[in-house]
Amino acid sequence: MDRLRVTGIRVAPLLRRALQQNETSPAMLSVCQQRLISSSNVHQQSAGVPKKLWELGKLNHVAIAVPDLTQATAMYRDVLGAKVSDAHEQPEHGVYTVFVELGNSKIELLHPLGANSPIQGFLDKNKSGGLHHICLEVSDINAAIKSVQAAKVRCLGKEPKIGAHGKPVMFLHPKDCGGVLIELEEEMLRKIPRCEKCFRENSGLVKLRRFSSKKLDVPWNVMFFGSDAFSVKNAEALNDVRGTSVERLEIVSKNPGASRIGKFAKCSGLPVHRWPVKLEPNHDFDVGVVASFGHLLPRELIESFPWGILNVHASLLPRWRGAAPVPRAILNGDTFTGATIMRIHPHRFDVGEILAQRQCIIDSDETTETLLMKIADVGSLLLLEVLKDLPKSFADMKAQPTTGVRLAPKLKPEEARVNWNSSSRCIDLQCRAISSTYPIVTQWTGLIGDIRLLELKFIAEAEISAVSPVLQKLTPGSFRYLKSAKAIGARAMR
Ligand SMILES: C[C@@H](C(=O)O)C(=O)SCCNC(=O)CCNC(=O)[C@H](O)C(C)(C)COP(=O)(O)OP(=O)(O)OC[C@H]1O[C@@H](n2cnc3c(N)ncnc32)[C@H](O)[C@@H]1OP(=O)(O)O
Repeated sequence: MDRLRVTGIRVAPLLRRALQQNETSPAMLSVCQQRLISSSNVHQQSAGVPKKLWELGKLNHVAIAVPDLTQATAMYRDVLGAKVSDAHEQPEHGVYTVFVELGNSKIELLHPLGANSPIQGFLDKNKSGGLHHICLEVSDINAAIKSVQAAKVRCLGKEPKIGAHGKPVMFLHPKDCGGVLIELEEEMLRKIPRCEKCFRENSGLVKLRRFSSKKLDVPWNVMFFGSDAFSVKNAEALNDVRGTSVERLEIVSKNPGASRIGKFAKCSGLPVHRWPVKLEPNHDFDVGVVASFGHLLPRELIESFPWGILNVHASLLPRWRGAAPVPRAILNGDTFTGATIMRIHPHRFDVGEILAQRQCIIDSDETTETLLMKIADVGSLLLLEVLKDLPKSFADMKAQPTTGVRLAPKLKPEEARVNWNSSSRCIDLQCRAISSTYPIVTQWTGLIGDIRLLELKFIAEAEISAVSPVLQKLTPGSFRYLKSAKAIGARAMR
């Protein structure tokens, strides 16, 4: 190998001498390193492999499968004197983990959890346990996956999972890696200082910027994507912490002139961008925030923000993924829901990792409008908590559970039609959930078109005769015009 490694970067022979002789100042070194990333791209491309827009970092851990976790933990702690963690369940991976701290690296002790644990299969073949995998850090898991796949190395899984450190991981097939199972883990923190000059020269390489300029502390420059009153509550919260957690706040709106968020931006003197937004590749926003935006964001846009884009979603994900989480929760008769701060993924709605989540109660007279505002209050506070320590929030984030997924598709006008054969409870839920989106309607025999119901009053069985004797005579499931009350009287089934 005619290459020398300096802080994780491969250095071309021409520079090697200069670096060895310490001829470069620290500032120059950073320039050199950045240039080398692009020169290695050229090298990769000429070999028919896609541009390498990621870096290999250090060995994160060596994993050892053990048949007896207590005994193995005691050996490292009591015999070798190492600092060891508690045992943690990782149900997504079918393992228990214990980490043995080694200063610059770690040993991960693995023990089977559940019936289908890959560690059980390994222990069946290796009764006393043994080296299971090594974990290497990469700067961008998705870019690394593309590169290894292009080199015909099989990835064990369609998408990265969240690993033991709360970061995205991907395993590579041992048969394609010299008999060693390799785990790649996305390490968020890039160790190379940013070089403005080189970045400008390489402005097409958006991903370089993504890691080289990741700020680690407040205040953040935030780009906010929104539309309605729910969005405004969240934008207001961000605007209120300008000077502490947020430095610059700019708004993206589909219709800045007419939308609630556009008007809020104007009143608050915030810059507004019309959707679809075109950002300079070297923009200096740290993070994007989406609340009730309704447009799929392209991958390039998401990845141009060093911390990606966060979403304030109006439900406890994975329950009620989709465009209408609030009316769906009411319509379903749920007694509680909540707010989730989630990381946006390209191409798919509401599947990203959860950074924070908080519950709120659905009252018995709750409507979509009141509940939306309740969740907006909870969600905007949660958003500020996440922004207070973004690196920690990312380190703690969790993949969404695979169970408990419910979809919340957009409401359809036909869902606003009352079925008098259903129970009064269902009709009540229907009105509270849907009437702010579509008028509640019913069909009168002989009339062309629908009758729009302006207000619904529910009368208990015991009170029917006092309100209207006509109503009492109605058979369940039928309805009649009550001349004196200028209202339609209907009798539900239950
Ligand atoms: C918490 C998390 C984290 O750190 O973040 C974790 O650690 S999760 C750690 C647990 N999760 C994982 O391991 C996920 C990735 N692993 C897998 O998908 C699987 O275990 C495979 C590696 C594909 C093995 O699959 P499976 O057990 O069904 O097949 P198999 O036993 O027939 O093995 C196929 C061939 O691979 C070899 N083989 C199996 N496991 C191996 C290992 N760990 N190292 C080296 N070689 C291995 C077998 O000897 C066999 O070779 P021959 O054909 O020559 O006999």
